[in-house]
This record gives sequence, structure tokens and C-alpha cells, in this order.
Amino acid sequence: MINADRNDTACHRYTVTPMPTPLTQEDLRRAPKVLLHDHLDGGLRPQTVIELAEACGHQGLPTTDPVALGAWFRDNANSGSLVRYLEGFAHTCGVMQDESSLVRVASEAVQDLAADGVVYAEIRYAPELFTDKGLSMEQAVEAVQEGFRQGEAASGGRIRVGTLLCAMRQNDGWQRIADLVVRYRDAGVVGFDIAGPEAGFPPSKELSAFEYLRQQNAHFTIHAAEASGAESAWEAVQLAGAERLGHGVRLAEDIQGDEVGLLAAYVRDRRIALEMCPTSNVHTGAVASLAEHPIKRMADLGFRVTVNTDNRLMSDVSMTGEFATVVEQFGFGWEDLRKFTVNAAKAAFISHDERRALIQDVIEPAYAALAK
Ligand SMILES: O=c1[nH]cnc2c1ncn2[C@H]1C[C@H](O)[C@@H](CO)O1
Ligand SMILES: [Zn+2]
Repeated sequence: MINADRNDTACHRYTVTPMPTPLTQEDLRRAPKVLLHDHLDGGLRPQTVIELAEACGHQGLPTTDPVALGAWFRDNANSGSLVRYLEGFAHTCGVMQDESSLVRVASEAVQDLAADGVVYAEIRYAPELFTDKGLSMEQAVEAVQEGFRQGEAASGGRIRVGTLLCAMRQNDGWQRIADLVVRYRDAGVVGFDIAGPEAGFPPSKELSAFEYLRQQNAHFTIHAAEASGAESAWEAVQLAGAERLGHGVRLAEDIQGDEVGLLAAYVRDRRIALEMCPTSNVHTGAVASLAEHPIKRMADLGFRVTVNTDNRLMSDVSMTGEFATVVEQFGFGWEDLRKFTVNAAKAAFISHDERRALIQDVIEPAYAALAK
């Protein structure tokens, strides 16, 4: 900004104050983004839900108008309770019970993320939720992989997708999902997770599944410290051995001002990534409001913070939108967004060489150009 100092009529003196580079929505969209936490069954296009429901005879959609349906999902999600938030998934999983629907939903998800500027994504889902009409879990996994490959091809190679398979916490048989992760590792399945209601279903419910995965040199993240407090992050990290935490927002309970507790310090110092999902965290009541979200505090304290969508349909969000939201709320600039993106790339469940190439060849040059 150039300020003319006009006190002296004889001569004009000018001072130059550096202006922060404005972050426009279009630049945020163009910036390469890495997404580690996105649910396949939480990210359908409203129109696709309507068309698939019609085709398969799924009953009970609240409306068949796509705009109204999108609003319905958002209102349902914004409930302040994880259990209520999860109720909306009956309508998405209800229309994902055959191979062609799974291929379509998976392909569209990848194309939507690519159009949003996501260059690497890990998309997760629970295969056991797609078996109501007779599909095997293997058939479901293979159909989703086919859809992801189609979506990558349709996006002209602008995006790469890895798959995380979730076991539902409230169901037994986490081991069967762990087996699938190992079995399909060469087909693009890069890791494991447990999802669903957190309270009452801790990782210790079936610890042997995590032990098996570690013995198989497989990767896993765990939804933790979302509906339950910091102690659930302790179980995920210290009992199960999670490499990343889904959300992890309530780990902030172990931080008082600048005083970082032993557990939080362990998570920070071991560089365990926090897959934070700002809007979802407000919707499920994990944080009381966006203003109270610990993302900035924890980033400032050196945690490996990442920004994610969680459920694009349910919470009516995108990666570009979540970046814009935290920029507006916390005043983040390009350097912060670059850091979140590099953090996510470092924590991705792909090889070290691939992570380095993503950071050096894609992320760093693009953010250097954007910050100019
Ligand atoms: O934020 C979440 N916490 C716990 N479970 C979740 C969250 N978002 C989605 N899920 C559940 C609902 C889906 O059906 C399941 C697998 O994607 O994961
Ligand atoms: Zn989630």
C-alpha cells in the first residue's frame, strides 16, 4: 500500500507498507491440496443420491430436489452430536449397494476433488456397509477401486487417490477389515481406520487387529479425541499404535496455555498427524464453535496439523472451502496453508519417495508462485 504523506505541501513523501497477499477463492482452489480424511459415503453429489435412490428403490429420502437435499444433509449434520451426525449416512449407504453405484460414486468423488485442486487424497469407507443386498466386501472393494481409477483417468492424472478401509467401531470383526487392507495393498488400499460412534467402542475393543496390521507392516489411522476426550487419543496412540489421529481435536484438553501435557507432547514430538476437519468438528460438537477450534493454537505449538473435509456432502464443505474458512477465522496466510499441505503429504500412507516428489515437485513450487 502506498501512503502519501501530504503534511508538507512543498514535497510529497511516500512510505511503502507491505500488503499481505490476498487469498482469493480462485487461488485457494488452484493451490495444490492434500486430503487425508474424506469419507466416500459422506461425499456424494446430492443429484447422484437422488438418481441412485430412484434406480435402486431406496425409500425415505426427505426430498428429491438436489438443492433441498444438500441443505437437509447439512442441517442434519449440524446437530452437535456425533451419533445424530452419523444418521444421515443411512441415505448414502442405502444407495451404494451394487457395483455400478459404487463405481459411479467413487469416480465422481475423485473428479470432484480434482476439480477442487486436490492432488493427493486418501478416501475412506467401511466395506461392511455395502453388503446389505448381497455384495461381498471383496466385490465392494474392487468396485470402489475401479471407480477411483476411472476418476483419476477422467481427471487427466491431476490427482492420485489412496484408499483407507474402515471397520465400524460398534460392529465386531475388525480383523476381517484388517485382512482386506493387507490383501488389497497392491491394488491401492493404503491403510486402515476405525469409524462410527466413539463413546463405548475404544480401540482396545479389538486390539489384536492393530497388532496384526503392525506385524504386516500396514498403516493405520484412528478416529480419536472427537466425541471422547484426550484419553481416547492415548488409547489410539499408546495401545493401538496409530500413525495419525482422525480429528484429535480434544487432545487440546491436554494443553493449558503454553503448557503441553505428556500425551500431547508425545503426539507432537512423534510427528503424529492430526487430521482436523474444522466444519465437521463444529457439526459433531467436538468443538463448541469455529472460534474455539484449537487448530491455530496447536499449529503454533508445533503439532503436525492438517486440514480435511471429513464429509463433503454431510457438512457441505470442500477443501477449498475449509481452507477459506480457517483463513477467515484465524488469519492464516499462504505460508500456513503450505505448511498444512506439506504436513499432510509427509503423513500420507505412500512411500517416502512418492511423498518427497509430491512435496518438491508439486506443492513447493506452486505455493512459492502463489505467495508472490
Ligand atoms: O467424523 C466421523 N467420526 C466417526 N465416524 C464417522 C465420521 N464421519 C463419518 N463417519 C462414519 C460414517 C460412515 O458410514 C463411516 C465410514 O465412512 O464412517
Ligand atoms: Zn471421519
